[in-house]
Amino acid sequence: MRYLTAGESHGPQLTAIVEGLPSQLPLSRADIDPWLRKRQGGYGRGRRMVIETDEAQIMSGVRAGRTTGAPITLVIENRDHRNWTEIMSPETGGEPRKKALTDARPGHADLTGGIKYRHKDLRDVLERASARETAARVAVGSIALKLLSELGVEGANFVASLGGIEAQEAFSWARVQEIEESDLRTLDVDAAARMRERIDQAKKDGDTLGGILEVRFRGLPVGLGSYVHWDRKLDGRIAQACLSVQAMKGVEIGRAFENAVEPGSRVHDAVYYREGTYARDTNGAGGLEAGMTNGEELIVRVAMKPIATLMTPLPTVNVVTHEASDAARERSDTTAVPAAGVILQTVIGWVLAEAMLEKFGGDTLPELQERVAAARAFARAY
Ligand SMILES: Cc1cc2nc3c(=O)[nH]c(=O)nc-3n(C[C@H](O)[C@H](O)[C@H](O)COP(=O)(O)O)c2cc1C
Ligand SMILES: C=C(O[C@@H]1CC(C(=O)O)=C[C@@H](OP(=O)(O)O)[C@H]1O)C(=O)O
Repeated sequence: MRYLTAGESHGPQLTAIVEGLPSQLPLSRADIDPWLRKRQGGYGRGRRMVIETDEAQIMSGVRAGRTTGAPITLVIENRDHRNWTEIMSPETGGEPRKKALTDARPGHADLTGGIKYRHKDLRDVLERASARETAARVAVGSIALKLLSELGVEGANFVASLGGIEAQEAFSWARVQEIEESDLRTLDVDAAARMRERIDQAKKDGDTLGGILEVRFRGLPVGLGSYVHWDRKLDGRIAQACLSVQAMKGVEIGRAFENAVEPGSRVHDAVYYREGTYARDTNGAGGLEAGMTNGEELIVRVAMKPIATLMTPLPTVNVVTHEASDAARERSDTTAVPAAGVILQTVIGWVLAEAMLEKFGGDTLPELQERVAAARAFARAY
């Protein structure tokens, strides 16, 4: 499977082409749009999310509610584009353009991207560096999640901490709906209230906040990924997918950083054979051993840095005059931590779906389902 996305943050649309999915997968906009809506949510986002109502148009590869096996094209309109038509026009004229950005924002792509691609209007950098692009990735990843659900795999994501406030309430699969209903994607109502206050304060101060997200998947068959080559190790591939999301700076499989200070006897998961299957009572490995799924729940934690654009700006340099200045202030999110969990679940879902197809092949969903069921039976009896 592979996909490409294209589109600028304030251009007319985002486009994605997805290739390699099996045919006969039931698929409609109802499988994609709820993920786009979730990605737009969360306390602390800026006014852009009021302008956009993201929806994916399926332009190819699906007919009568099922994938045909042909490439799938998805289009998501940028409603804000109507306010940017001249600024974003591909035609010449109107230079220098309105909304040119020359005061590089520390922490964003501006300065390094400008040097690399030789732009002096840093808008040419930020338009594609922007996390607007994640709308396309979430649409693509939601198709992967649909495929996984047809194979008995289920995922969830939640905010583990935001702005230094930790959610204490333990995650529970039975309470996923409550996470969906929380504007901070957490089960801890008390922590959510304190997070809201901290976001309000950060906004007043012209500051921004980061946090830690947790993504889980259950129902994964044993043996996705492989130990035989560096680029087939699933832990590495999951980490790459997570770190490729804007502002994600650290990945942890299971409780990796806590495990690092414990002796092995308290970290590794003893194995038993009970009721006709292999079993572990603990999951310190977070579902991965030697780059392969081991059949336990996959647990991935990801650190997101605070948003780079500060309304109380940091010192920077104007890239045209080389004079000291304040970093540019663009309309911006105070935090996007809750949205990030949604993005991470979909990008990890893509990696898992890809690993499923690698192991089990299959041009059609029924073939894939038969093979996954056979592999599950084999792993139990092995
Ligand atoms: C959902 C989401 C929303 C974001 N919103 C903003 C924003 O409003 N302003 C901003 O400066 N950065 C925002 N970012 C982060 C930047 O896109 C990111 O920091 C920048 O592209 C530089 O890349 P890096 O942080 O991965 O190094 C957002 C990231 C995500 C995931
Ligand atoms: C547009 C989205 O996020 C944007 C990501 C972003 C950035 O710099 O990454 C900057 C902001 O863009 P704008 O200045 O247009 O408000 C966010 O709103 C989105 O998530 O759909």
